[in-house]
Amino acid sequence: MIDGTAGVSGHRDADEALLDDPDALAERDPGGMLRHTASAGAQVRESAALAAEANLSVLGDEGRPRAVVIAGIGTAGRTGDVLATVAGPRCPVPVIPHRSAGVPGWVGAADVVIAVSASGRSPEALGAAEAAHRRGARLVAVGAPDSQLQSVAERARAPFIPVPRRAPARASLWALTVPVLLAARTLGLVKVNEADLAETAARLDADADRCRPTAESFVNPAKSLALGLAGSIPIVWGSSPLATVAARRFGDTLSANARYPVVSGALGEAGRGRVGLLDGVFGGLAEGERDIFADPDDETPAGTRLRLVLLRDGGLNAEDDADEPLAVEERRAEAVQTLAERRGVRCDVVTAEGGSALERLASLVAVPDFASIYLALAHGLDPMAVPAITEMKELANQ
Ligand SMILES: O=P(O)(O)OC[C@H]1O[C@](O)(CO)[C@@H](O)[C@@H]1O
Repeated sequence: MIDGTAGVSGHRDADEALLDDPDALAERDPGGMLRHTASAGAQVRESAALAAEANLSVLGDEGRPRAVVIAGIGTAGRTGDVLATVAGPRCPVPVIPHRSAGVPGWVGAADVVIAVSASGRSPEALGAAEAAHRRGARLVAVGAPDSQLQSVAERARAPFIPVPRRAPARASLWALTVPVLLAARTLGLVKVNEADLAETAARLDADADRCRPTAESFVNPAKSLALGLAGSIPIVWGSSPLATVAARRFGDTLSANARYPVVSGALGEAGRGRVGLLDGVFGGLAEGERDIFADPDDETPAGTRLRLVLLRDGGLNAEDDADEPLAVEERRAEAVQTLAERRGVRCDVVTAEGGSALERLASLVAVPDFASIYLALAHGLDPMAVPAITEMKELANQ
């Protein structure tokens, strides 16, 4: 065990055996990140019920807005990306995630602002809620009950959907996302129905069961994904806009929970630039024996290697509301797998399943969420405590 700075301790090499010892896992996870992550399905159901109790219908009274801005940072900000992808490219109004304080200069009375903050006190969400009120935009707020955000919403006479605070924001993605989707449904921007929510919750439950701590590595997809990533630099690419949201989410959780550096994003974009990574010293050149130019005395290449995680979303059907034809996305996904194989870069593939955009997204988020926690635990890291975030806030006086 290495005692690092700021009270964080862990070990350089992943302890494979630890992942198959449920008591040791529980001991190393005192805050219960595994348990909180397993509540994803329950979060969907609870948030749907809480949103039904909020007076969202007033939102729809003034008809379709000119644009919708989803304001928040971190996981709260990710909910805006989820809404944008579930609404899809045929959404009649722009859906704009906004991650800095305040709102874009053009926001006015014709627009809707959805301010999201798990704590109910992020300056980004509070600033946006206040600015929306000042400018006469319709406002909806989502976050911790009895928080500053709730007060701003009450002052603005805006609907507020309380999300009970039981876990860090990053373990509350689904609790925060569902109210945002349901607010957008009231505005006529998404078609998420009760069956979609129920099926998404059921899928999250089923994935939590497959990824449970007592399921051993050889049958547990999250443990095997974590062990595959151990010691590597993960590259996470999504084959479609929806899969890219999941890829970015995996970047968030791998960084915050497992403290791994990650490259994540859209495969389409990566294919025109970042895919070059596969040829570098952490990629193809790390395969010393395969590369005649490699310096045999240089130990670096044999150490850290890239590991590609490809999140594939085959879409519901070829006529799907996609930005690009499904066939193009599929060909690109096949191409990057071939490229990785040619260079000896190992690749894991997670393929979306489910009958709605929301369920497909859930199927790409659930296993990676658990994998990020198992990877932290395999290194002896507490996946919940991230002192660097607090220190950063103190240093920046936020
Ligand atoms: O949504 P919140 O709780 O206001 O926080 C925003 C972000 O800030 C953090 O709490 C870190 O301070 C993240 O975990 C979170 O996603």
